Amino acid sequence: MTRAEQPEVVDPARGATDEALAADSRERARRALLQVPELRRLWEAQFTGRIGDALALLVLVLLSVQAALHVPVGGEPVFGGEYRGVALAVTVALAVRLLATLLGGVLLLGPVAGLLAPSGPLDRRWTMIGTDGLRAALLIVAPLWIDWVPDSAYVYILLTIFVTGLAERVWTVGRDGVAPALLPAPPPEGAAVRPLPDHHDALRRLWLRSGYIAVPVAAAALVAASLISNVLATRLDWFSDHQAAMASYVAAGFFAAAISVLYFLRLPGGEPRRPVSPLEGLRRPSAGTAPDKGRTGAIPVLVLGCAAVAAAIVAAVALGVLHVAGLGGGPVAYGLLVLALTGGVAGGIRLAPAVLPALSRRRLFALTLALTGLGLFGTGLISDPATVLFTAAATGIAAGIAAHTGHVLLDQEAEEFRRPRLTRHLHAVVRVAVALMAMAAPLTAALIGPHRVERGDFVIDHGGAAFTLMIVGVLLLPVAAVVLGRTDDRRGVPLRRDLVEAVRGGGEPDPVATGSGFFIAVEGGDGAGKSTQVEALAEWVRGKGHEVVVTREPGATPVGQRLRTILLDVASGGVSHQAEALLYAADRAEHVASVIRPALERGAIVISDRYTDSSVAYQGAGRDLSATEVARISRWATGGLVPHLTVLLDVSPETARERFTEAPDRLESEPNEFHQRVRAGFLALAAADPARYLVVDAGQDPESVTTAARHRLDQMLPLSEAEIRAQEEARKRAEEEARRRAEEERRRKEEEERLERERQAELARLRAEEEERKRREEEERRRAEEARQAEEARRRAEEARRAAEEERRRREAEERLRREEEERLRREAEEEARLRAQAEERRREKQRKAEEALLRAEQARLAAADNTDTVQVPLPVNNPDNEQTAIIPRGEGPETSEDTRQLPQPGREDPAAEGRRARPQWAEETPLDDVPTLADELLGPRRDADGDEGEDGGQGRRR
Ligand SMILES: Nc1ncnc2c1ncn2[C@@H]1O[C@H](COP(=O)(O)OP(=O)(O)OP(=O)(O)O)[C@@H](O)[C@H]1O
Ligand SMILES: Cc1cn([C@H]2C[C@H](O)[C@@H](COP(=O)(O)O)O2)c(=O)[nH]c1=O
Repeated sequence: MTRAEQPEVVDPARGATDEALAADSRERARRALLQVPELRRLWEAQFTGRIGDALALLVLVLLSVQAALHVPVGGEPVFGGEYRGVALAVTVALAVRLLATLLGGVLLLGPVAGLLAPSGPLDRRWTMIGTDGLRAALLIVAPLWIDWVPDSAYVYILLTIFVTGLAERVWTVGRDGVAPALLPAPPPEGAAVRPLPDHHDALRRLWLRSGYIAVPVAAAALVAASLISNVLATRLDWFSDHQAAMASYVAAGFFAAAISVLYFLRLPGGEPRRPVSPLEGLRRPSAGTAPDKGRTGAIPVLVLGCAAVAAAIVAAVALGVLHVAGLGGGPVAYGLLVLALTGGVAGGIRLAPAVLPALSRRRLFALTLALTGLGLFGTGLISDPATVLFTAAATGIAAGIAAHTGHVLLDQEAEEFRRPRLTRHLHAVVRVAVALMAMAAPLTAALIGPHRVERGDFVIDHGGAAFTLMIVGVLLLPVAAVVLGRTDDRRGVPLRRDLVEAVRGGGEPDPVATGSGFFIAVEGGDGAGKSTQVEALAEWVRGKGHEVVVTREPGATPVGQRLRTILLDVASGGVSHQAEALLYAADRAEHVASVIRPALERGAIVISDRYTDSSVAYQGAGRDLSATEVARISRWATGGLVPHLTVLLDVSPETARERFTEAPDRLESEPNEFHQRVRAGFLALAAADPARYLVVDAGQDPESVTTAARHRLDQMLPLSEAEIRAQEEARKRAEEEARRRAEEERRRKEEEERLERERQAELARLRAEEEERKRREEEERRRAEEARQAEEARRRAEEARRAAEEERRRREAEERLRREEEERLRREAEEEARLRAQAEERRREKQRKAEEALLRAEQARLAAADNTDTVQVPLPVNNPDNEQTAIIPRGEGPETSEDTRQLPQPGREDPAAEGRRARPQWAEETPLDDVPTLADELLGPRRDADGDEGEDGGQGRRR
């Protein structure tokens, strides 16, 4: 009976939350998580998105090949086209995806996680929806680049690969931010009587598993979409030119489906866990000062084997598109090849526990590694597509078994508390190996290129991908050899014999009813501390209120006592190995029939010091008997009764021997090598069925060993009557406490609400008062403003009135001044006219007098001339109309001169004439202007108001 077939230890009294509590295996813990509705929805969104992401990558690789084959007008295709160019194009496409993953997963992890933290600016749900939407949009557009920008389509495809890779990382950070808050709530304080399972570990495994399963599902979707596309291509040419388009739209559809799930997801708040880099744990964890090599020193080799098998499968997937093209296939064949490889791996992982259970797990690991290598070699070598697919599927299954077995063996190498770190280390190493191989494989194919090898009838006409597959396959063989050589736990036993026996004798024992009891076997070498632990555990289980039956082999029954004496007596040295095995089986048959089964049927907890595994380890591994045969005898003797849990105390025979307090019995006296084989035999059994075993380092102090066993049993043991009662009471107490707290909380809330209402009322009153105060202030402000405006208006009116009055006065004054000025001017004009008349009068008078004087002078001259020769001078005509002065004829004598005798110039004679008044503007120019006016004569030279003389210096009016 396997662990899965054993009766579930479920208490119907427990609620949904306690389902997880009852989970005694990882599988149950995972299932328990999926019963949380919101977590299930998140998982559905993640799984759907993962399928979309895997399908997108397959499609984008196909599109990059299509774009790389495009020959631009007058140019060269990307990387020169041909086989090598296409292989390089695939290499770069995969490298871009890895770069995006590396950037998003390592470098941007902190900043992105900060943005998506509850206190960050980005909403986690909407970010996840956004990244899904972005990817869907990119995939809808991706097949069209080849139409829109044929010459640069390859670059756009690379960009699409990069952005979708980054989006996937951001999505994962968002998911890791929200998921922890969705984990089942712990039961009310005091309601649990057992430790809680590690939900975080179960969650991590859930994501991991859905990631693995998504790839074959995506490959199947690629096959289906490509088939539909082929059908459509018979009607629509576009689909024959765009063979990957339909799959691209299907991938977009997966993202749309993920969005539809996410949209309805209700996410609680809560701080996310620290974001973990995918490369965290790359360095091997240390145990003390040195790196941890594990219980048997096998950790480095096991990690190497696991990483190698994962990298080999990834290499095959990365080469798939090239290999399929070399075989003449298209997207359908590519999808089928990826499906065969990755679906095979998923199937292998599932099958692994049931595969050859009688075979040493270490040998199985090495064997499946070698089979994977051979399978890859065959996949590369064979040219028939159908056979290639079949070989690839078988290779995948072998790889899956190897991967699962490697993980189980690694788990066994470390104590439970060290396993998380070891698992992180393994995953980091696998990621690095996978990343490197994803690029290295197509690059190698590009470097090798297509070749044709002919040896007579034997012809190999393959592309570089086929040769690379063969190389990868061959490289796995030495890895398998190293794993077997360094970790074999069946040294001295031919592998072939082991294998034949495992094939013949394998198979699960028939399930057997065990009543409601629980069966624990404590196994280990002599001196490992079994009796000590059996007692400690019995006491602890009894303390829980169970009926405990402590028993042992050989010798738990009267018949058994006699058999024990025979078996352990050093005097029985000559007994044959077969007889020895049968005697132990006889003891066991009696033991089961008369002690164990009745106790289990009563519902007791049976703890047996040794059981069937001792026979398989001592008589099988230790002696030269077939372990399968020994197991078969035991199965027959016990009627197939298998313990619910076997606690294997693992310690080196040397350490155990130091603990012997009595003279060694017949078997204890066997040499060290015998005990080494026994130890390896025990470990091999544990590796074959890890769920049913707890391997504890028995080199620790006894209390630590008991604690490790108790921890595991705590999750598996059924509840005793007392525990059920205690739990019921604890549950009631917790409920009572919860009710009391709820009541307190309700009262507190009510009080808070009342206080809040009062506070709100007070606030409302204060607000109203404040508003009233503001309103009044506003009113006052408004009134003051109105008064101010009225005052302003009045002031302005007053000013206007005053200004008008002043204006009026100014105008009146101006008018008066104007009138006075006119009056003054008029008077001045009159005065001037009068003065002018007077001056004219005086001038005439003067002229007349001058003429009279001249006349008199003439007369005098004539009178004198009468006395001498007088020259007759014509008398000037005194013509008042003629202002021209009469010319005096030129005389003779001393006065004789060329010059006309000048009349005395009135101005010259009178310096006052210098300041002759300027002719007023209004005065007309007259011939008398050059004659000093009477005013000039009378008033003297005119001066300006400021005392200056006129510009002409008062020289007359003419200018
Ligand atoms: N973890 C331990 N560390 C050191 N000493 C231990 C430990 N467990 C038990 N011992 C001691 O080792 C001796 C052997 O222990 P025990 O009888 O429990 O071993 P055992 O596996 O039942 O041996 P055997 O197979 O011979 O019956 C005892 O003296 C015990 O006190
Ligand atoms: C059940 C069983 C036991 N043995 C060996 C292992 C031990 O050397 C002795 C039992 O001694 P212990 O002090 O009780 O541990 O018997 C074995 O060889 N095969 C078995 O099936």
